[in-house]
Amino acid sequence: MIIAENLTRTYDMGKVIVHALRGVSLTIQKGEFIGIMGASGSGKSTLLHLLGLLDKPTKGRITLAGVDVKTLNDRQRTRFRLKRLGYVFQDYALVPELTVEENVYLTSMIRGTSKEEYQAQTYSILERIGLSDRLNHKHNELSGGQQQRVAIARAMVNKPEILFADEPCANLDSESSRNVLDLFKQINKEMAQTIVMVSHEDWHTEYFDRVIILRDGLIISDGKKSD
Ligand SMILES: Nc1ncnc2c1ncn2[C@@H]1O[C@H](COP(=O)(O)OP(=O)(O)OP(=O)(O)O)[C@@H](O)[C@H]1O
Repeated sequence: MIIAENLTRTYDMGKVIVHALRGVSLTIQKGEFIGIMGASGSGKSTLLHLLGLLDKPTKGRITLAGVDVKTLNDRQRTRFRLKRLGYVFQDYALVPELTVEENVYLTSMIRGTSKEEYQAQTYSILERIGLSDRLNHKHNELSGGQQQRVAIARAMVNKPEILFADEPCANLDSESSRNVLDLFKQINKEMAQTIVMVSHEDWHTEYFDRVIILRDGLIISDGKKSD
């Protein structure tokens, strides 16, 4: 599903050049639940942003679902992101003026799905994640964990081929984190959803099929948990 070959990402800061990634190669299969871990500054978010087409590598090649993404122009890249990828961020990024239902179908509307279809998908995904009784609530009427579950529903509504999550539990207490991670695991198992998640909490590894550890912009460990 994902092939990354020798990815580098440098930031030219004038006097210094920051080497955020120094040559990262990996392959991720369909249906894997991957944790990207490592110390602060090791390059986790940079790698997630490159794989999720939110940023471009300085060098290297990324192939997503058989498509060499270098061949996409800007319009095609945007379309690929909207139609085929999903994202969950640590700050939930819900639109405060909108209800739960509206937040979930917002991305479908932007993607150009028909009204009937996005409404049906919204109900079915909110039912699946246990928030169908919160359709008309605004974000300030929900707990942090509930807000993150709404953000997951929004990312999942169009059945993305790959779901990217950047520290989705960073602002949650451990009980809410568990609820959110349980939901990711459920989606991964029941829908064979490929998930790539950045995390810095060791206990999250129990949820991942495979853990990739970065240090100073390089992979220092990549293995199944039993390895
Ligand atoms: N836009 C940027 N401009 C300059 N340097 C950057 C930029 N983004 C990231 N970096 C640098 O690249 C390196 C990797 O950053 P990155 O955010 O990927 O690390 P991380 O492992 O996700 O860290 P954290 O766990 O703290 O979020 C760091 O040294 C960081 O300072």
